[in-house]
Amino acid sequence: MTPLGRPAVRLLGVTKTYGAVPAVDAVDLDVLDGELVTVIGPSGCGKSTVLRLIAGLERPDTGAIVLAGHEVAGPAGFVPPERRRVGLVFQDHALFPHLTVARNVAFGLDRLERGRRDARVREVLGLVRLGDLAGRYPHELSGGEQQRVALARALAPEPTVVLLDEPFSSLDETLRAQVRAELVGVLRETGTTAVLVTHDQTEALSVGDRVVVMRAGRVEQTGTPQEVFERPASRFVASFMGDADFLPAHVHPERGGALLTCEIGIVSTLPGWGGTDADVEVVLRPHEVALTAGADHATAGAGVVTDVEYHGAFVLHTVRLTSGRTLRSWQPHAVRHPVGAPVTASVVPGLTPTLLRGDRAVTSPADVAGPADGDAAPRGRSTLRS
Ligand SMILES: Nc1ncnc2c1ncn2[C@@H]1O[C@H](COP(=O)(O)OP(=O)(O)OP(=O)(O)O)[C@@H](O)[C@H]1O
Repeated sequence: MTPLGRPAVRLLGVTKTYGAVPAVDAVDLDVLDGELVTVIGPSGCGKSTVLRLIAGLERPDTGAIVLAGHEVAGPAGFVPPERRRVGLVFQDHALFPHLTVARNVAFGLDRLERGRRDARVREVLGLVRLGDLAGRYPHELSGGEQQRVALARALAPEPTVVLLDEPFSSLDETLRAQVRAELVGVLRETGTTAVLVTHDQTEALSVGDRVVVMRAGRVEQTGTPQEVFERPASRFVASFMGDADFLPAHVHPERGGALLTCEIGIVSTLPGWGGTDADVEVVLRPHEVALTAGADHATAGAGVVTDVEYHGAFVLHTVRLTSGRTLRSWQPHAVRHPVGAPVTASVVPGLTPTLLRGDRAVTSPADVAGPADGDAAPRGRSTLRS
């Protein structure tokens, strides 16, 4: 473990370019000791490259990487992967097929004398509850068991950090949830620092202490799961981290404050926005939109149901509003408005809305004072710090 307060992993302005386009572009990252950070973003955004850089499987073009206080890549030189104390767990398990479970786990422990090595193998196999299968070969194990062996092997040398690249994506849906719970349980139990790459939004939110959302080699936002879901920093994060619809909205000065309205009516008051008069957009997630049967086209929120998607416990309704814009709404199992039915949409009470100007979220009147930023606006240096 690293001394308290010091990050276990640190990336400082790291860039890695293949050909002309940076796969990782000026990324800063601090992963604190014992923290589990999830990294998510569209295919090709640089997630795996971040892991490969930390592991030492790639060299950064610029910037520095520090593990447990020691620079492993940067101006001071380059420490090869085998000397970095980094554990790796990949999607395909990457176990040695000709070695038993115990010998797979012992593989990285060749510097320990036999007695200590055997004891450590027993200890980590116990942690992943595979003590009874130590003599089996990988092909005699289920996919979930193989992934637990891969984690045991990664943990055995007591690494500074364990890097997991889409570790559950080769498992089927049911098994995935179970193996994920088991692996994350072991990481928590052992206080292991870990960085987990995933393309699954639910996984990123449910597993991470912090979530890093990447886009085109850069960090779009980093924060707690609640922050990236409930306070997205941009249009991209809002729509990538869950379903989101966007409606034009207006901030009105109100006596003693400000009121946010949109086509489906009043969204909320905006404490601290007193006297502001501005056009914005509001982000509405389907669980934030209520529906009532019937529509009067003279009132806010009138629309017609255009699609009903049954998901079991909840039913997703798509509604076309009078303006032609569409909005989605989760309704409980028992509520079903048929396609073609007139409905009135409104915002659920108590919402603290996310507002956008251009592609960036705005959080104060000062943010709406100037012209709206578009995608063309220069983005700041990427940062993964909270
Ligand atoms: N060895 C390589 N040579 C050339 N280009 C590469 C190499 N590795 C990655 N890239 C490119 O770098 C970019 C980032 O790749 P990376 O694998 O890090 O993305 P990712 O976010 O992990 O994607 P995915 O979710 O599809 O696995 C992509 O455009 C990819 O094509």
